[in-house]
Amino acid sequence: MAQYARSPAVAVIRLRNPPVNTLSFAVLQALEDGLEKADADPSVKAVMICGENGKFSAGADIRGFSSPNRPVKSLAALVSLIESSKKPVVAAIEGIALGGGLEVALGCHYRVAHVKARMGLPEVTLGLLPGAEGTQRLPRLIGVPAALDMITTGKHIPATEALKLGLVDEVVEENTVEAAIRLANKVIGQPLGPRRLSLKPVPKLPDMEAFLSQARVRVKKQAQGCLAPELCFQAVRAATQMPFADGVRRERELFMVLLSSGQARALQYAFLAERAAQKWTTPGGASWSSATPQPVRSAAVIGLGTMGRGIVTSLVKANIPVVALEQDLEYLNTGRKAVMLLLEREAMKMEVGAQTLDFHNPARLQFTVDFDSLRDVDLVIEAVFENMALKKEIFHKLSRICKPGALLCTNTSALNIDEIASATSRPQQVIGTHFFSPAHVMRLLEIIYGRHTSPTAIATAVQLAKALKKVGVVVGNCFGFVGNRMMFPYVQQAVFLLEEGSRPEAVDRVLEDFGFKIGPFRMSDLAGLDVGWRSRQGQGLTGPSVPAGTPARQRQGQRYSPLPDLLCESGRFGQKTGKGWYQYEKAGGRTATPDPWLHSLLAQYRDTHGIEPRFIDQEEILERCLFSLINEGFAILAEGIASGPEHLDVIYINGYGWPKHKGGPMFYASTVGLPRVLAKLHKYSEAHPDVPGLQPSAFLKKLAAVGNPPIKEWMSYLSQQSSRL
Ligand SMILES: CC/C=C\CC(=O)SCCNC(=O)CCNC(=O)[C@H](O)C(C)(C)COP(=O)(O)OP(=O)(O)OC[C@H]1O[C@@H](n2cnc3c(N)ncnc32)[C@H](O)[C@@H]1OP(=O)(O)O
Repeated sequence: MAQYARSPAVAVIRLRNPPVNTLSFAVLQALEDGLEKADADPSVKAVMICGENGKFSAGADIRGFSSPNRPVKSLAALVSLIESSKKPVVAAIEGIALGGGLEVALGCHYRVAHVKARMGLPEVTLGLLPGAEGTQRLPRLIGVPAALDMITTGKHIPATEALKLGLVDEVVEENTVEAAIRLANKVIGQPLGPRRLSLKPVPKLPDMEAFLSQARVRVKKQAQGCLAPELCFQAVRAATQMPFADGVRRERELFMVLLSSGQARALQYAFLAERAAQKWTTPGGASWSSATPQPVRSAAVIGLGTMGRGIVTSLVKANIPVVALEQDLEYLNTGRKAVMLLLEREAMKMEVGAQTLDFHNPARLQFTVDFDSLRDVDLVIEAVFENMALKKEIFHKLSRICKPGALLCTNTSALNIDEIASATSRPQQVIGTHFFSPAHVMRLLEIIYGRHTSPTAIATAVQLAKALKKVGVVVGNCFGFVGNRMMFPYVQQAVFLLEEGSRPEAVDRVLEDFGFKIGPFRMSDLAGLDVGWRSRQGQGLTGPSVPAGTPARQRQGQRYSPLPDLLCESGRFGQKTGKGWYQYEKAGGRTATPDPWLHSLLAQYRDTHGIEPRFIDQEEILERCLFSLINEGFAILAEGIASGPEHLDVIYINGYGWPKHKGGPMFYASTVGLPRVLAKLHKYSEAHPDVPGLQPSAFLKKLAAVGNPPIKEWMSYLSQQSSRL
């Protein structure tokens, strides 16, 4: 709602809709009522609009866009109503003014912001455009280049930048509401015409056409298959070509195109899924609502390889003092140099000096080979390479050395958390933290609880993720956890497709056209083929421990492809060796080129194994890779490894390059329709009966049988007994 009060001659309208003052119907109605009341009262000479609880407004309610009663038109009408007021209206912006919230402020005649406030038009990130006339007013206020940048990227800008751009009139460090009332009193009686943005011309550029055509190329490139940035561009261009009223009509048309697009639904789902994934629960009854995190005032990282370096960098950036430990001085010095380089680069990117991050201060970042230095830290992250014996040895040591209550985290992508915890006397404090490479860049943190992990330990790891500005997703303990477990059948299908007649570049192209940043073969080359090879050797799937007489393309009665092993046996480990599924310009090179050597290996391989190559179309490539991944997702949900499909989707968007505008694999399955996914899996599993990943999971079958319910209802069809944990 909006609350109306008086500060002698100034009417104060306060937007109130916790937690972020979204612009519901009720809020808009109350705002309109407040404006009318102020207009009708002769003793009121000016109006001030602010938000409750130190926040102006986060804009329209994202949950309301799918409702047939969405308040889109009324918001635009209200912004016009504010602008046409005969009494000056001042916005007092505290905290945030985003989306429709900023559009309301643009309707006001003056804007005062608190120095810590942030402003933005993030609609593009939700697959929309600022449809309450924001694409027409903002360019008139701050010029086309700055407006286009804000509208097509959706970035939030700080108040100081807003002041430089002319988006706000004043920035204050003290009470914003009082400052806005002061300004309102000061401007009483001044002409309002020049303050009405709809009446202003769009500032001219020396060559607007040239600017716009270059900007369009840039926007298209950044969009990566997303429709909204292009339509945002078109709406701003309309502002440069048409009078205000025509521009508004064009904005409305473009908004309606976006609103009805599947991309907008997917992006809005992705926003809400990220919030839903913060609300973790475990099958044992632990939950975000009852668990309290411990403070993390200091941390240690063990192992300064690629992962450890990124993790140290993340902790320093989050202002958490770190002790970085290596096994000997040689490794320590190499690690130290690499970490310092990363931190220097990060300081430059953040446009802060090394002093601000303070990483030369040993009280903030200390390098050591002495385990005793870990005695007092609140949290340890072990990041040595994936070797169970080594990890257990380290955890045994930590259990003896670390103070009681210290959280003991292992950075692993697949190893059993319970087995690692068994090496300690405090398994309740052991938890998996699966960082993604590069750890200081990637947003995802998979948080894996074991059988004995305490709710406090889970809550502390979730809190740590927040402090590191990462998205922490809590999952159960199984081989590969959620992300990698779903990835196995996907990569397996990709390799089987090569056996049957396809090529790496053809498979990658289909998945990149779908929207993945890189396809499965380029991804394997980047990650290093030797990682999986070592893991398969450890599992006895390849190498000398495979019993004599085992068929080359079968393991335990299931189809197996030795192709990746053959590449590794030829020393082709991917980018690092300059050869893998592709060839590269040099070892460590990044430009993948199709490799005739590999094509002839595939031809020979098919001859040797009597495989008749066939043409495989794009549909089959896409469906076999994606539906097997999705199928595993249903098995994961049924086992209680993750508490909802949103968790899986957040993992895939933030850790595996899944295109956000397709909402994540489980959301995508819901848009394809579960009966269709099921029918396709049936078809492919009949053709490949020895591939368990293609056999539809029981949960998928159940959901299809009960009539393809909406994604938010899926978990209600899962009986408690089916949970494995
Ligand atoms: C004609 C069209 C006109 C207008 C179009 C629009 O206005 S579209 C909406 C544009 N606004 C946004 O995109 C803002 C989205 N919100 C955020 O970026 C962040 O939530 C915010 C406001 C910066 C706060 O971040 P913080 O990390 O502090 O909290 P959190 O994200 O967890 O949010 C707290 C709860 O608020 C809910 N929420 C936030 N914004 C909205 C919104 N616009 N609509 C609905 N709900 C919103 C969020 O889901 C959290 O709720 P919870 O129940 O805890 O999940």
